[in-house]
Amino acid sequence: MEKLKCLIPDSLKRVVADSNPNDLPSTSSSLLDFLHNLPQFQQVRVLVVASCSLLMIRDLVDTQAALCGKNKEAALESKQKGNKCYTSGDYNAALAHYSQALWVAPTDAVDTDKNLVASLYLNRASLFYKIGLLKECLRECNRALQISPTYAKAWYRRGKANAALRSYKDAVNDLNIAKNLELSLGGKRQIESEIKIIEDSYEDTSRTVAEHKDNYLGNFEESQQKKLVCVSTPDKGMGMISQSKIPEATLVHREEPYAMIILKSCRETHCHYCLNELPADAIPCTSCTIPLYCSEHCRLRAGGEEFCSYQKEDKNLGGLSLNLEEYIAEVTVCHGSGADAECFLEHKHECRGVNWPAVLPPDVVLTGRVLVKSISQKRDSADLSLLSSLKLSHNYSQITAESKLELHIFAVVLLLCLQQSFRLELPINGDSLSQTILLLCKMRINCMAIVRMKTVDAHGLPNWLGKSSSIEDALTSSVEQVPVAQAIYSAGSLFNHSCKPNIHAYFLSRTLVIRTTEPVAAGHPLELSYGAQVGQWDCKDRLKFLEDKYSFRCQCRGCSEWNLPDLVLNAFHCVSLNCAGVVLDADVINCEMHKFKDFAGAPTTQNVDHPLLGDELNDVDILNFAKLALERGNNSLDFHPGHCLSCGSHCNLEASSQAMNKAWICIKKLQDEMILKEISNLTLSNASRAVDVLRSILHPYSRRIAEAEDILAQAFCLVGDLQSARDHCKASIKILERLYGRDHIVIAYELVKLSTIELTLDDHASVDCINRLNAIFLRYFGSHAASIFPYLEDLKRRARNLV
Ligand SMILES: C[S@@+](CC[C@H](N)C(=O)[O-])C[C@H]1O[C@@H](n2cnc3c(N)ncnc32)[C@H](O)[C@@H]1O
Repeated sequence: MEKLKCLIPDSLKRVVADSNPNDLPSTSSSLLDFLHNLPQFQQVRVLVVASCSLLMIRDLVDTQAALCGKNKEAALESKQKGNKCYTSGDYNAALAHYSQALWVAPTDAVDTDKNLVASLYLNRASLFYKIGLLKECLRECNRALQISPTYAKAWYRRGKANAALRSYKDAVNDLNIAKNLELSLGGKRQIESEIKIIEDSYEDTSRTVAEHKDNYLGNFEESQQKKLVCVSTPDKGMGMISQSKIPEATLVHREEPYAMIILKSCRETHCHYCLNELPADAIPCTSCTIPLYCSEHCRLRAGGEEFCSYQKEDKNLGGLSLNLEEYIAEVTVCHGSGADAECFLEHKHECRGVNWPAVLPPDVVLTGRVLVKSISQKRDSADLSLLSSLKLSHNYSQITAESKLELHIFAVVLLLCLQQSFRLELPINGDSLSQTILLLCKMRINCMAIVRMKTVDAHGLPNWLGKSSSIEDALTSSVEQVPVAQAIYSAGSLFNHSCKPNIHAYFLSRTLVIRTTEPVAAGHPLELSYGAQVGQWDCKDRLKFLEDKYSFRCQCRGCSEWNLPDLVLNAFHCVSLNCAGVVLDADVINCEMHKFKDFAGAPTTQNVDHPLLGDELNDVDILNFAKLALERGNNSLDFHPGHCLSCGSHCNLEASSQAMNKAWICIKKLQDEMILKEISNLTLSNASRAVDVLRSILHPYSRRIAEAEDILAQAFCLVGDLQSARDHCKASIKILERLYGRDHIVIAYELVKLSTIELTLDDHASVDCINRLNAIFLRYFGSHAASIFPYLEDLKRRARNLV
């Protein structure tokens, strides 16, 4: 990208920098004309730097080079390595090699007498059988048989797996087919004796032939009850409101993405369609080496091909009973299809071994998906606008000159890639480029990050090699939301942001689900958090985050009215003995003064969200003192940096900041040792003293103290001092409750840690703790709580045992 930018003359750069949405047809066609006149461009050899590598458009779209295509030699090499590891008992490495081989193996390749892909599935099946993963083994046999229905070894392995799974009837059927296909007399006899043992000794208990688990759709028994409408708002553009009064915890919206793309960091760990974590028997795309899927179902829905090669008249299967023939047809049929006519096959147009979908940034590839989908939908409609089905806003006029140039270049590159690798029926001219530039721009501000709960993976899913997560992990891992994909939702992307949201969005695989977190009056806006919340950062940090990431200045109630967390989160302690007043630095004061001037957001006791907890500090007093200080005059010392808002005492902020930074170094050192799992007593006691120092310098509701307490809690867990861990965890929660409110989801995540510690200590307080966190989870996730966070059920079971 940088090289290409350098080739563009300054005059053209200036035109692009000054452009607005109306000029785009002309600026983009000027860029196109310039590129057409570049000798490199005429040969379709435009230099593009993406992902730090120098590539040419030709390389991006060349199906002959097929940089992301299949490669039989590489597959055979990996297969051999896998066999070696298998023989030496290194099953982990063997699985990695077999999976790598499958990833690159051409689907139509023939390896002497057996299809290479089928044999690789069988190798993985044997490996899974060996390590006791019988269901995975069965699935792999089915895959091998769908490709090669006369594969005797696959029927044999399937029979063994079914016998181990106590599906004896199926096992006998499988082994009978294997016997029929087996060429050697000795082999036939051996299988016959195995069949006899099963027939004589066992009774059938289960059946697994047609197993297909639709594991991407969540549990949707709950019906969506409330009607929402999109309206125009005075300060935030379009936004969603409710037509009627809605109680808290109500499911108000659910939606499949218009288009979605997995993040680069998750390409090898999560299914490219449903976004669930990949199982040990993950399967690749049939035509390229980019996506991996958890099942055939997902592969087909994303645009992959089915293998179904069973023909009834297959000669090798002659002489079988009618029952067995039906059985073969049943086993080898593809159960995965679910791709109906309306389903857009989002990967299909990218899937020819070309590497632009892997190399270009995900938001550019996502824009390609949106374009192709819109064009395929437009074929049946008379609407001339390219993106009639997506009503999204953009912020082209507000973005930097640099970003404008980047969008121009990416638009040209994307259309060229689509045209050359997919034969897109779209002329590349000023009009199409201008729409693509705006679409890219819309993607950047309207995309939602699909997140998954990290601990779902740590605690909720079985670990395929049998390693269970340790108690240490359970005690110390935070419940984190990990972004896995970017998606655009036609209605979901219209919800505006609030730093004090009244709805909560989460994802079941790729489905967006939205639920109210407080009662909402009819006609009131429904707003979610784009990542910044009151209690998490103070107002200036939230404004900066939203401006940097989404290029808008937040107008929400959290940023226009005074609230307690914004005053105390980064505040210092008053120097006077027994005064619990708030001391602010210049940045916070400036931001709070702005609220007052711009929005008349003077503090009122109504702004105190959290009821008094009856301890030493009074939230209403803090706000009232701030209000009084403000009213006594903007220029008085009362509302000046370093002066206590309650008693006016002066604090040397510079000295306090230095002392705070020094204390924080000890906490950081502890964190470093925690990562290495080598915590020395000295570091731990220094960090404990550092927390005391922080308590003496910072306001008791300071977020820094909460963080330090949390780190200490984790460190004490790691060294096995659970009593101390519990005390620090409680101290951290106490502060967070004042910043977020007692029923916020952040508190539930902290209660997960506290209850795990309490359960380990056989402390009966854990029962109340778990009841509380269960209530919060139900409020935020309703009936989906257990599937989003399976560890919850584990905690509840352990609490029941304790009682
Ligand atoms: C995902 S869109 C939401 C729908 C948008 N309002 C529209 O008209 O299409 C995000 C954009 O909405 C506006 N917006 C959302 N929340 C806002 C807020 N709290 N304050 C100001 N503008 C906001 C900003 O322009 C932002 O770039």
